[in-house]
Amino acid sequence: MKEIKIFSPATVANVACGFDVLGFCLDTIGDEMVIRKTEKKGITITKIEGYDLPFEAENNVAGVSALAMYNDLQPDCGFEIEIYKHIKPGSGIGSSSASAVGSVFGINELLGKPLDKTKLTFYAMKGEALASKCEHADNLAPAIFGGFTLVKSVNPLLVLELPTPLDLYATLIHPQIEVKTSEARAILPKEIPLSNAITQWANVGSLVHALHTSDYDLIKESLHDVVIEPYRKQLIPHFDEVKNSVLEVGALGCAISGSGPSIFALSKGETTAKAVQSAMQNVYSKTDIKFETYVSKINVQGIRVI
Ligand SMILES: Nc1ncnc2c1ncn2[C@@H]1O[C@H](COP(=O)(O)OP(=O)(O)O)[C@@H](O)[C@H]1O
Ligand SMILES: N[C@@H](CCOP(=O)(O)O)C(=O)O
Repeated sequence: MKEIKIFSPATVANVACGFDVLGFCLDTIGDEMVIRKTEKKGITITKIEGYDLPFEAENNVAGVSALAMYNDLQPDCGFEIEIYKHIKPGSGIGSSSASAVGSVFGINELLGKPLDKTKLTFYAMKGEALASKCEHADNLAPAIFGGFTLVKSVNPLLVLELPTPLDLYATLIHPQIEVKTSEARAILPKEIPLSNAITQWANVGSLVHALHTSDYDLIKESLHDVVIEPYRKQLIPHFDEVKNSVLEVGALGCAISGSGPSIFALSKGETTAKAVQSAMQNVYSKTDIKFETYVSKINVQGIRVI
């Protein structure tokens, strides 16, 4: 095989209480990428459509993760990368992650799959670090493994795959403003009160248990973030209004998606997820801010060849 086309999905990191450790994978929202073997050695980005992003491999997350893997594996060929970007950079649904994951997944397929999913996540982290100025894998892991994931540690990298309750749907609103992950990280406090830490780790533990037992009531009890949301919600216009209105129509929970500005809600069943979508639209349609909304099943497959 000389060439491969892939769908690299958008993802929701943090999932309210799990800053930098929890994430899940979205269906239908994502980038497309073509990866091609070349005789000429090295990594070259030959096409980027959708958004204005750097072509130099060392300045593009797709190039950085590909180079990290390429330099270690030293194959006797090179690779060209085409990026068809549908996920707006700085959207909070893993735009940089989709690119970082897409290049290493594609190259791995073309080389006959020498690397496992954890190793692919490891190399993708090198690219993600370019965008967010730190190595976190909470978008990368669900993009590669699919479903819900928990990153137990990044060094050594240990990813745990969590089960996805069958009737769980995500609804998202993406206000068309850019929040850079690096900037949304810079405003966070370096230390947190012990009482907040206790609440937060109790919520992470109970959310993981709720996913294992498909306990929707417990998912609802667990989807709270007392550590990060109070700081970051200032960057997202009408966050509290959106949250209150979606909870009123039956969402299990609602929080900032990744570093924002996207906001996500989880619901039991598609009907509620669609009512949540209308509630989100109602809030933002009263403002001047352009926005997009999505309803998505949880994508249990993750990145795939198309
Ligand atoms: N292939 C790429 N895809 C998305 N962003 C990229 C890419 N390469 C470099 N970047 C840079 O990464 C930043 C966006 O990443 P980030 O702030 O983490 O957004 P997101 O939350 O959507 O992942 C932007 O500054 C963008 O220019
Ligand atoms: N845990 C990270 C996740 C960033 O996600 P993104 O989709 O905004 O890149 C953080 O919250 O900083």
